[in-house]
Amino acid sequence: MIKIGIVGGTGYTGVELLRILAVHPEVEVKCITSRSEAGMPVADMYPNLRGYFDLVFSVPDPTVLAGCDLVFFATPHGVAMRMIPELMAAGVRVVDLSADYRLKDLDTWAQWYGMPHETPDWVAKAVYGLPEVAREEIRQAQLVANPGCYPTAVQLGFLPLLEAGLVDSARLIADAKSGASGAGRQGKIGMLHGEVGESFKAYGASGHRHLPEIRQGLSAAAGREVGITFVPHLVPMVRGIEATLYAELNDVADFERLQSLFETRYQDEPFVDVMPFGSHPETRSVRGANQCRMALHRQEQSNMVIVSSVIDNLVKGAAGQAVQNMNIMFGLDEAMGLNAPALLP
Ligand SMILES: NC(=O)C1=CN([C@@H]2O[C@H](COP(=O)(O)OP(=O)(O)OC[C@H]3O[C@@H](n4cnc5c(N)ncnc54)[C@H](OP(=O)(O)O)[C@@H]3O)[C@@H](O)[C@H]2O)C=CC1
Ligand SMILES: CC(=O)N[C@@H](CCC(=O)OP(=O)(O)O)C(=O)O
Repeated sequence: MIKIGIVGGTGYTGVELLRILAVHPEVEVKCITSRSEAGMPVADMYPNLRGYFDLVFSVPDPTVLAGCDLVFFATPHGVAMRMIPELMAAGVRVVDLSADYRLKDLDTWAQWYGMPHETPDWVAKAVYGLPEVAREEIRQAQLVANPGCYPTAVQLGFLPLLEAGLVDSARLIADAKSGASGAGRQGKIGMLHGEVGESFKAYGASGHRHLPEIRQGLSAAAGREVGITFVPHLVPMVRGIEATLYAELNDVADFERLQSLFETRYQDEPFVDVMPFGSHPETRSVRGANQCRMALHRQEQSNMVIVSSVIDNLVKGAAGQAVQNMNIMFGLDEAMGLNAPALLP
């Protein structure tokens, strides 16, 4: 059994990790941390886990974490990087759900996250954990930077177009919408039901911290620096991201082969579903599931490709993808513990 530690167990992604690992046959969760709820049984806080775990939240203890085979960080930005040197030295493998190791450029990271990076060496060694792009590197990695939620939906939707060089990579547009769980569990006035319900707004239109992450991944796929406009929106639902992506085809004749291009690109991917041309993927079709569903569209008299890509931000956008990465790192079946279909309705 793989011994697991989770730092940040009371947050939305921490409890989602527990929900997935509860039925994973190859792991044993040894410790789960919370500074504010230390001493509380996990099942008292999360009754959906009654009968699955006999664990109590504890304060993060580097010695206990160093005894694990793999530690998930489900903490705010800036926490993992302070514990990484000790865990790496102890030979522990880590999947970090925060953004501490996602950006390779240290100045860009400092600019968006408002602090200098404390472990630049490990930034260079960390592997960006999008399995559909970096499966072989993930297998070998000691430290995996789990992608952000919006970056997962946006990158998967654009990748086939950029890898094949079929679109104008200087003028991509990603119009993305997220449910409120994307903002985490801490109380914030803007996330109250009374503020989010019956309303719909854009935010971060002049710049969001996921922009450099998306740009980094898509530029690697395109083989050149891409230009992208990314605008996130907050919608009155709990889980889910829908990203509507726009790109201009260089040659309109290529429309004929786009569907087969996407189907071929993702044919061996267990967690990407290319739906029939013209479909409209819904967030509820991936709720609770480690899936990205996408579909292509063309409007009359237009050379714009439209891709609609949906994920559950807490699953393929966070905890599910983190477990997928763990499975790859330990040579397990990549889909182990991740096969449950979405909850519908
Ligand atoms: N929500 C989402 O959809 C997604 C989130 N992410 C990222 O995953 C990470 C976790 O997100 P989420 O679960 O939403 O966050 P939450 O705010 O819901 O939870 C954060 C957790 O971290 C713990 N924590 C906070 N500060 C510290 C600290 N200094 N040291 C140790 N533990 C700490 C908290 O417990 P306590 O304070 O009691 O210790 C809590 O358990 C974030 O970096 C987020 O950006 C990534 C993709 C999607
Ligand atoms: C709705 C909402 O507020 N979403 C969050 C999503 C960010 C997130 O989850 O953060 P990382 O993926 O970078 O860790 C936001 O826009 O800040």
